[in-house]
Amino acid sequence: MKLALIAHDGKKDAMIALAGDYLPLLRRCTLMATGTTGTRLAAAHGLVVERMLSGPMGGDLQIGARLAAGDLDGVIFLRDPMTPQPHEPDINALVRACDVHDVPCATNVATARLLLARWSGA
Ligand SMILES: O=C(CO)COP(=O)(O)O
Repeated sequence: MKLALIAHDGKKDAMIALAGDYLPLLRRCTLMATGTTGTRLAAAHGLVVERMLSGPMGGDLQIGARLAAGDLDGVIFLRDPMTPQPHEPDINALVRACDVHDVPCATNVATARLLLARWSGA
């Protein structure tokens, strides 16, 4: 299974905690992430992550392109709804690509837990 993990700054600690709860699954997956999220996941959990550019530099678009090419089975994208982002169009493009291609996309922790539990076989 190929997953993308992305978190805005206000949600990065939540992403690290979430990943920590699903390490057996995540270690079996092929992972990609935006730059800083990927660095944090590798440092915190030793996960092997293909790191794209940071979100504001185009990382969401890189992941969207991979998704559109059929290279992703799911996206965990912990957006920060309380903080305006300079690359809002890129964020919307990635979420739209998930809808266009019918790829599961969790944008909050509660939904992410449902998907990760399902993919873990629970
Ligand atoms: O901005 C992001 C997603 O839109 C995340 O980028 P980073 O993981 O580089 O912080």
